[in-house]
Amino acid sequence: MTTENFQFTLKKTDAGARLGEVSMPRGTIRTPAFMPVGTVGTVKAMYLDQVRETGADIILGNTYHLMLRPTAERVARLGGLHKLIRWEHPILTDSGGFQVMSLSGLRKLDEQGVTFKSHVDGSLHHMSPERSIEIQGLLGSDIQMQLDECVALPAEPKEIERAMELSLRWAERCKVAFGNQPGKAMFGIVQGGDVPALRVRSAEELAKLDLKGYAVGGLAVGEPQDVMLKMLETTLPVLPGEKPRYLMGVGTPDDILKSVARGIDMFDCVMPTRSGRHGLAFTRRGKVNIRNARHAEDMRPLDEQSNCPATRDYSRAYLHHLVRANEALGGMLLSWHNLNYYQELMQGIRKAIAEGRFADFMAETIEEWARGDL
Ligand SMILES: Nc1nc2c(CCNCC3CCCC3)c3[nH]c(NCCc4ccccc4)nc3cc2c(=O)[nH]1
Repeated sequence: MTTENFQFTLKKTDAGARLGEVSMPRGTIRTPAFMPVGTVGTVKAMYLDQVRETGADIILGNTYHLMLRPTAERVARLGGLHKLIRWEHPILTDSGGFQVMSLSGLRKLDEQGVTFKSHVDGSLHHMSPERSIEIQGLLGSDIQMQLDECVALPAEPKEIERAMELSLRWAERCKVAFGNQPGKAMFGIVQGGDVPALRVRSAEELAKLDLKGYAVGGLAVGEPQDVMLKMLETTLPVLPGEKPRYLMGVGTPDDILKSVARGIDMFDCVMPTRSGRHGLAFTRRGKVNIRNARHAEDMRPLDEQSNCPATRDYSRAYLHHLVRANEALGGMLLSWHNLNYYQELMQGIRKAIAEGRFADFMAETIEEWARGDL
């Protein structure tokens, strides 16, 4: 069902886990949702028809890369990102700040925004909160993220506080710049590092802005899993329950299960595609490093029970050979398999919540991983 507005419906809760739907003009996102990362206008090594077939309702675009090449203005002239990459379902774009910190030679960060050198051609760029929202608008993004400052952990509490307060001021400027775009949304991003009091203040102030959704940022940046989960337990109760919550950059299947249990609705991570390209397969029995010699003559597929061709039809011996030979098809098949595995996990999570048995599903799934590969 398409709607002219952005609408989140909470359908069921099971302990802390939530089953929901985000309805937008371009389609509906079933939550809890995993959002594959499309970096430079493509989910690497995949056709977007395959990405859709695995069950993805939404993908991520990469503001930082696209603003440098082919530039947001060119994407707009070409009809927007959806038309250019042939993906007519929702697209979420990050604001680019995180990618600047991690990818480019950051030159300056001040009240106005970030100044950085392009890792493509060394040209100088300045990105303010307003420019980030303008770029995401030119791309045609359906869910746009505020510009924020994410601090790597461990960090001094004073530094974490400074970045959190800056991000709050940038959230207000992004809200003004975004204006009123029916059918689209701008999400705020909670910061505050591993300091509970700062997390609470960030979430409280963002909640006052009455945004359409809230991301939890500043995590999966080097902290142990238990610290990440503790920050979720601190932050989520302060956010409005009727709005979607998006945990940025997370994560492994184990991270996802434990974060769903605490009330997260949306996830994104490069893990399934990046590790697939490096020969790592996620399975119901844990991770399989297909480069390992033990697979060299194993004619079994990764999982004959799957409905995904990459998982059901290709032998481990062939995948082993392709990855060892560094053949493109190896990364293609493992990316396809891993994305399908992640979507099967999300489907299992949604079904378990619907049936009121999420706690059992989580325990059984984690236990099966621990049993190790067949
Ligand atoms: N704006 C913003 N973005 C963050 C991101 C990027 C999320 N993916 C964006 C996509 C859009 C385009 C590219 C990515 C994060 N990613 C991670 N961890 C990734 C950890 C990881 C690293 C490598 C492999 C696997 C996991 N923490 C994040 C925190 C923030 C944050 O506070 N603010």
